[in-house]
Amino acid sequence: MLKRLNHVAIAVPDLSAAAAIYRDTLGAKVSAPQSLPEHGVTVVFVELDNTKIELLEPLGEKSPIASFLDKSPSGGIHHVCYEVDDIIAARDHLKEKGARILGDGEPKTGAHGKPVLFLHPKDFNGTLVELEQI
Ligand SMILES: CC[C@@H](C(=O)O)C(=O)SCCNC(=O)CCNC(=O)[C@H](O)C(C)(C)COP(=O)(O)OP(=O)(O)OC[C@H]1O[C@@H](n2cnc3c(N)ncnc32)[C@H](O)[C@@H]1OP(=O)(O)O
Ligand SMILES: [Co+2]
Repeated sequence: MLKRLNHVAIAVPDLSAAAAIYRDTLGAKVSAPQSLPEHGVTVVFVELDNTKIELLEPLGEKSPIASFLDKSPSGGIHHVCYEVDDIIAARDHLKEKGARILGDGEPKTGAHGKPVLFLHPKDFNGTLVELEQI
């Protein structure tokens, strides 16, 4: 079911400062910011040879990453995103296995314009898992 690692996401309190670290200190290629109100975040992608780093900061009052940053004010690894061929088949398989799909269980459109779903961290060794259909 799982294909490639699409991205590792790092929640940050200040997106432009974090982007500058990756661009200027680490010498990486960093995309322009994308505001995604339906996800409650603004993101940039750090392009690596074999995957991407997604830097995200809260957007709006109800950002799902606000409490994460309350607990870790300097930021931290927030989620991993795996690619799947068929996100509905993956979802139904996971539900059969008793995993919890977050939100209303229906895929949303992610930062790459593809369907994404999130799985509860408590079911996956304390790690928030995102699935993205390729
Ligand atoms: C840019 C678009 C898209 C993309 O295309 O890439 C994105 O990546 S959007 C990213 C932001 N969106 C989301 O994260 C949506 C899914 N997340 C959620 O629904 C919530 O964050 C959550 C996972 C349900 C947690 O909500 P929260 O309000 O923080 O609930 P709790 O504080 O009660 O946490 C419950 C429990 O889970 C632990 N937790 C919370 N966040 C994480 C995390 N990122 N990684 C691991 N564990 C996490 C939290 O510590 C609590 O554990 P206990 O304290 O032990 O109960
Ligand atoms: Co993501």
